[in-house]
Amino acid sequence: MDKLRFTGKALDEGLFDLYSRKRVLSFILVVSLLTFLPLIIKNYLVGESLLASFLLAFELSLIIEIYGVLRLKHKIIGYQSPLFLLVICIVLSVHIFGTLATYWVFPIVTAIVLLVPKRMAIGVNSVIIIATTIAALPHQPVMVTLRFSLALMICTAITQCVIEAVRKLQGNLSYLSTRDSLTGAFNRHQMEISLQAASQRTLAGAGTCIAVIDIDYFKAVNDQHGHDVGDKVIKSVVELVNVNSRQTDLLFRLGGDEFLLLFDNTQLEHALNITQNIRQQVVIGLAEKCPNIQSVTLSIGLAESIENEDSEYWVKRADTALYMAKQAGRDQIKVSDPAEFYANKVVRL
Ligand SMILES: Nc1nc2c(ncn2[C@@H]2O[C@H](COP(=O)(O)OP(=O)(O)OP(=O)(O)O)[C@@H](O)[C@H]2O)c(=O)[nH]1
Repeated sequence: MDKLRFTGKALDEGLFDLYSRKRVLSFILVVSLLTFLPLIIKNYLVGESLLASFLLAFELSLIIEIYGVLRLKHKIIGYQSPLFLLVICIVLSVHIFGTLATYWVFPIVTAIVLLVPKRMAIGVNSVIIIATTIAALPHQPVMVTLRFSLALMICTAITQCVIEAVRKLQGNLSYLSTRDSLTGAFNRHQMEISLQAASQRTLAGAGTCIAVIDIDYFKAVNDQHGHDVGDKVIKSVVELVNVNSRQTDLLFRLGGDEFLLLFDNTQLEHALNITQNIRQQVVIGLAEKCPNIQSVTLSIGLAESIENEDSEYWVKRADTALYMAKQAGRDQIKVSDPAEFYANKVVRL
């Protein structure tokens, strides 16, 4: 039932999430300019024009990529190109300058662990360690080179361990801050973010629907069987809705025994079919999971998004449809009629 990937953030994107990325990339740009520009000039001056050219190519590719991500909001060449050029630069530096250049390898492997996805970081750092070891060998005694390689391996291993722990913590915090603790469904805060994003997509012409789901006579379940059994019913409903919905459908707990299911990029008719199936499957599943409880049913209000509608009113329309389903005797789905909703709203105003 885990649909974490739909929160919009992949866990293995390097240490820095979307919120801090802007700051981190700006910092990297400034540091790289301050570090690499003098190195480029120096290498041209001392006649190492091949190394200077690679350093220049690295710096330019980094500037292009950071500009794309920060200004254009998309990748232009991807981070692989600057990374590839950086590897060539550092191996070439050690090949030319020997021991003196080996000091640069340490901050570079550390930065790669921090900034690049795990598998890529391990692969690239392995290449750097092997290649710089080979390049350093002709410049210094074998024992010194072996110590250099060992120190590099320890440095990357420690950084990798620390970063693993931080990523795990980051994942746990992200889970806790987006989920309802009882059911694991997404919380209201996450719902507001997702609904706003869905409203934006409606503007772009994609159909999106929401279903507000409420357990019928849930108070009676609590009163007759106790709060713990009530909790079990709520958790089972979430499990069953998740199992019977698509991977792209997101379930949020509005509070108590009420939930909201978001059908992204789905026309009303299709959403209605899915909702009907969910309603039937939840009743069947609950009878199996909680056999001591008299048949538990669901009432559902379904609403398709309309252009330029505030998401608050979109939810209100689904809520009103739910209210109509309750009024009509429960255990059924009602679909929101926007014209009727806004006509009544105007009358009330
Ligand atoms: N076990 C349990 N009960 C809860 C939780 N949150 C809210 N409730 C109870 O859920 C019940 C919700 O009842 P209502 O939705 O008002 O009414 P209902 O009995 O479901 O009747 P209708 O919705 O009109 O069909 C209340 O008795 C709340 O105390 C929870 O986390 N666990």
